Amino acid sequence: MDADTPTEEVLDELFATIESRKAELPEDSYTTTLFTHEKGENYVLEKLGEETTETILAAKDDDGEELLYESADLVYHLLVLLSMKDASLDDLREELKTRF
Ligand SMILES: N=c1c2ncn([C@@H]3O[C@H](COP(=O)(O)OP(=O)(O)OP(=O)(O)O)[C@@H](O)[C@H]3O)c2ncn1[C@@H]1O[C@H](COP(=O)(O)O)[C@@H](O)[C@H]1O
Repeated sequence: MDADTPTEEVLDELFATIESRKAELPEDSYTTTLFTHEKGENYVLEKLGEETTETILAAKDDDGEELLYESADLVYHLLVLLSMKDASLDDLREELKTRF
């Protein structure tokens, strides 16, 4: 990931980074800790639950900035879950497109 990435490519870049962490499992990576946690996929499911709650609380009490921060945490953990289940960002796009 790089700060010069065009905004419209950020989700693709993030997902590619997550896939690379899954393949290489570098030691200093938070994403690696999600892929290798002793609780297995339950850990990322717990994190998704926490981030969902934090997003809801932010939506209830805040000026908007906190909502965006927590939403980003939520989306990141959702993308990790999709990768863990061997689904891709394109699969998600396809599913959304079927609803147009
Ligand atoms: N987008 C994210 C991202 N969003 C959230 N997180 C981590 O998710 C964790 C969230 O945990 P918690 O909610 O418990 O939060 P916390 O640690 O208490 O802190 P807060 O979020 O409450 O401030 C934090 O450790 C965040 O750093 C992320 N970690 C990584 N990424 C992306 O993934 C890429 C690869 O990261 P590494 O795998 O660490 O190299 C990075 O370059 C980023 O682009």
